[in-house]
Amino acid sequence: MKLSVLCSAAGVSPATKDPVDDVTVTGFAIDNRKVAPGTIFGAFRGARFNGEDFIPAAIQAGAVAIVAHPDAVVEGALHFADPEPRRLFARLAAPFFAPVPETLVAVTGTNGKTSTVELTRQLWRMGGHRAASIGTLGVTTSDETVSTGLTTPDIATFLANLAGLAREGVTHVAYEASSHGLSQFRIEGPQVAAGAFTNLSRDHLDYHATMDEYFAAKMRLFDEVVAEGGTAVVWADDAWSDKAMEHARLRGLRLFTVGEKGADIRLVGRTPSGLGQKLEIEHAGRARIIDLPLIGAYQAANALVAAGLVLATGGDVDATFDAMKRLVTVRGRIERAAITPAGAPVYVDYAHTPDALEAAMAALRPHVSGRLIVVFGAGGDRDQGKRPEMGRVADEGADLAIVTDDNPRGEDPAAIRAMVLAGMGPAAREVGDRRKAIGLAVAEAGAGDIVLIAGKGHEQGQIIGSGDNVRVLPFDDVTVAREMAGSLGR
Ligand SMILES: CC(=O)N[C@H]1[C@@H](OP(=O)(O)OP(=O)(O)OC[C@H]2O[C@@H](n3ccc(=O)[nH]c3=O)[C@H](O)[C@@H]2O)O[C@H](CO)[C@@H](O)[C@@H]1O[C@H](C)C(=O)N[C@@H](C)C(=O)N[C@H](CCC(=O)O)C(=O)O
Ligand SMILES: Nc1ncnc2c1ncn2[C@@H]1O[C@H](COP(=O)(O)OP(=O)(O)OP(=O)(O)O)[C@@H](O)[C@H]1O
Ligand SMILES: N[C@H](CCC[C@H](N)C(=O)O)C(=O)O
Ligand SMILES: [Mg+2]
Repeated sequence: MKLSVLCSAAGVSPATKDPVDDVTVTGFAIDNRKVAPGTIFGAFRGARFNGEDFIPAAIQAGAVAIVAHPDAVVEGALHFADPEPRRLFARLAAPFFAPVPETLVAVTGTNGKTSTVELTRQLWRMGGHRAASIGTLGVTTSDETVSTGLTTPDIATFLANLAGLAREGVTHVAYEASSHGLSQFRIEGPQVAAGAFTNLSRDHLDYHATMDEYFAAKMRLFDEVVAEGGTAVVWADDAWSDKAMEHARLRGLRLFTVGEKGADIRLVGRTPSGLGQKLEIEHAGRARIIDLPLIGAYQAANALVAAGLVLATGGDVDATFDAMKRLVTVRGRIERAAITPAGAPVYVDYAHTPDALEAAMAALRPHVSGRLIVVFGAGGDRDQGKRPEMGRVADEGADLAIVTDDNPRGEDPAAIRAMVLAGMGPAAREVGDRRKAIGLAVAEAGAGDIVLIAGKGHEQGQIIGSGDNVRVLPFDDVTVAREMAGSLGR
């Protein structure tokens, strides 16, 4: 694509007074090692590196233009300058990757993003659309899931994924907008029809200085990313919901609220049943009953927000609510992994924050007649303050809590466990080896008990070490739970 075409589509021009050769742009990269002749290179100041240091190498490799801070030194290529170069890069790259699927929605919040985008995808599919979701689980279509590594990959990968989905005929995409992704402008450019806010609670305070700053990062979704005239779907029952609605109102977005306090989908009642729950809701003045085949208040919340996104983007009301009874479990979210020889079900859940752990235990509690046994840990090189909080929540909510390792990364696993245990009473157990911890829980479980293995969900490995010394040891909670339950049965 010609640079002049890109520039006029994006409404930007390079910082040069000289006439510019109308070069052909062949691609976009934010890593100089991915630059090929004709690439536009985004040079960003990051946490570990200053991308500007790689400008000469990028030009050497054939970059025709550099998007960077006005102070950056660019010699031998055009300089697109902006104090927020990541934003400018997204704007410039978007027309290059067009067309993208016509209906895009994005979900933010501390917990529930992956679940909500995946449930939205399922509802769209049942509504007859070719739909996909992008997030922690990867890029998911009806045919397959392709992992990307990060929840919101870099902007060039994100836009390339969208363009690829459009080529496959996908028309509807729901994607996760993590606070990292939002604050690094990794997920924007195309028109986003609706955004959703699920909740806010403690996480990532290693990256964001305060909860207010963390919230502000998330609110870029309503402040800037959702298109003019788009819809904000807000879970209304969270402590931060009113503030989220305020952002949507200030921006002039159409507001669609969901929950017990919701005005558009009002949750009137919720009754757990054997393998799911009965939801009583009100929408547009009409009462409805939904038999949701997923357990727990948190899954009801995510499913209703997903329905809100589908309705906000033109979904048929009766068909959408009807489809909710055919939703299937999201991988690693209250996923039933095994039944122990004593008859106790073992669930795997991705809870890795205090609030999520509380929600996951609350989901299972109505189904427990004996003890709730919880195995969990906290990740290394991540927010340390959440560790004792997670310990406290598990101590209060579980009948037996076993603290184990969950991706120690560059930290000493014993030190991480000690920080978790600092929030717990003397009854807490500590078994560092995750396989042994799961084995202990499975062996302890009697009839009427339930085992919850929290923290890793769908993850396929235990991350040990960091930098050049990082190793990922294959580990899947679901598989290990089955092996442990099976070995006891023999
Ligand atoms: C803290 C964080 O989010 N870091 C991400 C971010 O790094 P950064 O911008 O600070 O980049 P940097 O590594 O300092 O490098 C600066 C620039 O130099 C470039 N570079 C660097 C080296 C080189 O040789 N050549 C080169 O061009 C880099 O591409 C980058 O543009 O951009 C990088 C490139 O896309 C990511 O790899 C990196 O993810 C790291 C690995 C990471 O662990 N991120 C996690 C925390 C994350 O983003 N998680 C969220 C989920 C959170 C949640 O909701 O729970 C996610 O969305 O996945
Ligand atoms: N609406 C919710 N309210 C409270 N807890 C939730 C909610 N949704 C999910 N959770 C908890 O959070 C865990 C992670 O859920 P999910 O993967 O959907 O969230 P996420 O926002 O994508 O997380 P991440 O930021 O790690 O990508 C679940 O396994 C569950 O324990
Ligand atoms: N997106 C989350 C995933 C955490 C998963 C948990 N298993 C851990 O490693 O802490 C993060 O990067 O903080
Ligand atoms: Mg996620």
